[in-house]
Amino acid sequence: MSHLITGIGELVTQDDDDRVLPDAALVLDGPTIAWIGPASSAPACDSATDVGGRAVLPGWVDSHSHLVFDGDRSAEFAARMAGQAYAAGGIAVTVGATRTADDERLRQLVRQRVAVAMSQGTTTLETKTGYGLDVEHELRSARIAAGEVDEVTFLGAHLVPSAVDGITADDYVRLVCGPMLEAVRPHVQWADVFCERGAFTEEQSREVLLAARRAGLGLRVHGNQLGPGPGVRLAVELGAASVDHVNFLDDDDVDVLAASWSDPSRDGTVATVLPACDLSTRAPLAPARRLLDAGVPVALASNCNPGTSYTSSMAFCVATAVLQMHLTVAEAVRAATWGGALALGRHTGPGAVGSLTVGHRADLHVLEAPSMTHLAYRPGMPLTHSVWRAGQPVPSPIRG
Ligand SMILES: N=CN[C@@H](CCC(=O)O)C(=O)O
Ligand SMILES: [Zn+2]
Repeated sequence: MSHLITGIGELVTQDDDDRVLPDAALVLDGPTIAWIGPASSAPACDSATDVGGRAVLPGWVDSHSHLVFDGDRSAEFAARMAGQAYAAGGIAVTVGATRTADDERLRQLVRQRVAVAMSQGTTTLETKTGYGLDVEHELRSARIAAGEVDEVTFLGAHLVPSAVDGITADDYVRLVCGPMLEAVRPHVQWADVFCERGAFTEEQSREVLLAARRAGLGLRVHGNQLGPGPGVRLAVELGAASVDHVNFLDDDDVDVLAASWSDPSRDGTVATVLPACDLSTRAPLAPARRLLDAGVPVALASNCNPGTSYTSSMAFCVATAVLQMHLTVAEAVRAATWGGALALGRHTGPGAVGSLTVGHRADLHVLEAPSMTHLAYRPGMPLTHSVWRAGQPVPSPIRG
């Protein structure tokens, strides 16, 4: 069944030439984009939608979230706003609440969070385990996540649960690299490690990532969030697809990231910035402008989680990236679509996401505005008109 989309105010393709097309039309064939061109030469189709002069973008690709959790940390947030610093130890509070939830409750919580994200234009979602921290609960988180999102990341190495389980760091790293990794392996595509003071050292992080690589998983790293550190260099050394947070970078970190893209035959390491988290933890904003200027591909993600960033609004992230990180609107939208797809290795090939290209998945975000500029010009406004995922309209709006 072919479906024609007309009346497009601005078609933001994010294709190889980064085209923004006036007077364009789009044909969907089932779940796939079949044709893009001038509205005046659009082919006849089985059905049609006129979007009334609104802008059409690729759906957001949110490449970093932690949706498998229960519990509330608003008191920790309030304490932070009163001057307390964020520390990794807060993760243990969510671990306690998450372990207590039964499977059905946890699944419903994740499903509702995914629905809320989709109703705001997110059509591809990565989410992480990391609030289970023992074999039973990490496996449960991975299994539930795999039923609800596109990409699942094993983050057993989120925190040593010494306060919860009394386990030593060495014993915990052995558990993560052995039985835990083996248990979650069928449900996940990626492994991640929180390489930071208060979480995992460089050596522990390397051990976890090497074990994950041996198990055939792609690699991601939480790095340089709370201070300068080895996260970025480790991520590049081990060929991670992305290093996320990147608030505290020295010149060497930026050079190493840029150099990882110097061989055109293979992808390097994407820098994923998380502006909602930076605001919610009152951290220095990640230097997205500097990274782009140095030639490093940047992804923009929500980092939706109960501790540091309780939002799945990619529009909020885009507006913040423009207003406070000094990206242009086009750069921020690219980072939140194509950049996220690149960070997940889903930017190219049949069924690719993050750009409107023939053969890619038909994931559309129709704005309640004639151009993408409105995303930063009218921050915080409800600018999602409608969403299509794999050629199907997404029910909306859903509030959460
Ligand atoms: N930094 C590590 N993990 C999460 C926060 C987890 C939490 O505090 O619950 C993050 O990406 O910010
Ligand atoms: Zn995170």
